[in-house]
Amino acid sequence: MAAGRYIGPTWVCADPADLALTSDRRLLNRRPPRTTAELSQLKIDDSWRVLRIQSEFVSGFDALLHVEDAVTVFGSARTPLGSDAYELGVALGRAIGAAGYAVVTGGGPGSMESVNRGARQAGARSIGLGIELPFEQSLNPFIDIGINFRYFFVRKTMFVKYAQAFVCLPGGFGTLDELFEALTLVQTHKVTQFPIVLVGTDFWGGLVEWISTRLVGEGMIAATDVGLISVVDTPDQVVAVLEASRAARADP
Ligand SMILES: CC(C)=CCNc1ncnc2c1ncn2[C@@H]1O[C@H](COP(=O)(O)O)[C@@H](O)[C@H]1O
Repeated sequence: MAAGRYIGPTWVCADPADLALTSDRRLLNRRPPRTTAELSQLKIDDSWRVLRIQSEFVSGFDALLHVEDAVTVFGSARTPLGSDAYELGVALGRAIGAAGYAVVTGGGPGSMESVNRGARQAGARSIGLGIELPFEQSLNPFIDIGINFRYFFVRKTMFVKYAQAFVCLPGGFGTLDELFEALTLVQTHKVTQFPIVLVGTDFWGGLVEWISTRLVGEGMIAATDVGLISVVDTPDQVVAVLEASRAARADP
């Protein structure tokens, strides 16, 4: 990060021996207390944990306060530099940035980095919301506002709160998790006027087909829910979906 702002748990990088014990893992890997002393200690630890979670929300809200129109892009952390998929991410970040949006990613390597790189090339605000992981990793170098979160759920709130749309490049579990979180929020009207765009008909086609046949066929979702997803192939097509949604928001 050249001239950006960076906030986050600095101690993560301070002691490599601590890296395996991420905050999420400390929160979720519960071992029932066996003694009274352990129980007392757990009460204290969990109380402080609540305050750390609160402070992470406050830091995130403060850092992103001035972000207006923004689009969050998800995608694989493993996309190799120079691959077609990486170049697609660069072109996508550039196109979204050129259309006047700030671009938000998970701040990591692969497709996240490619999209931040493209946003930077377009002169758009390039934002990375990273996550503390059990191996050393820093935010990619194409970020103007960078936050490294301790807790996945706090970071997820920021992805949605500050974006007007989600775009998914091909990816693995992380990308699917983010996609289905967004779909559930839109389906349950927690967020409205919120396009969800999948880039790559070849990659996503099988999943969308399964959703349309199996989930609709078995009554797990309504047929209209399939319409929450747009599947496209090019950055221009992504921008067209974003612009249609922006126009609908301006003239509801
Ligand atoms: C090489 C490697 C595994 C690095 C992991 N480093 C990461 N840094 C930041 N966000 C991440 C990382 N891994 C997964 N994510 C989150 O999950 C998504 C990618 O996960 P996946 O590679 O599709 O499943 C991203 O959109 C991001 O929000």
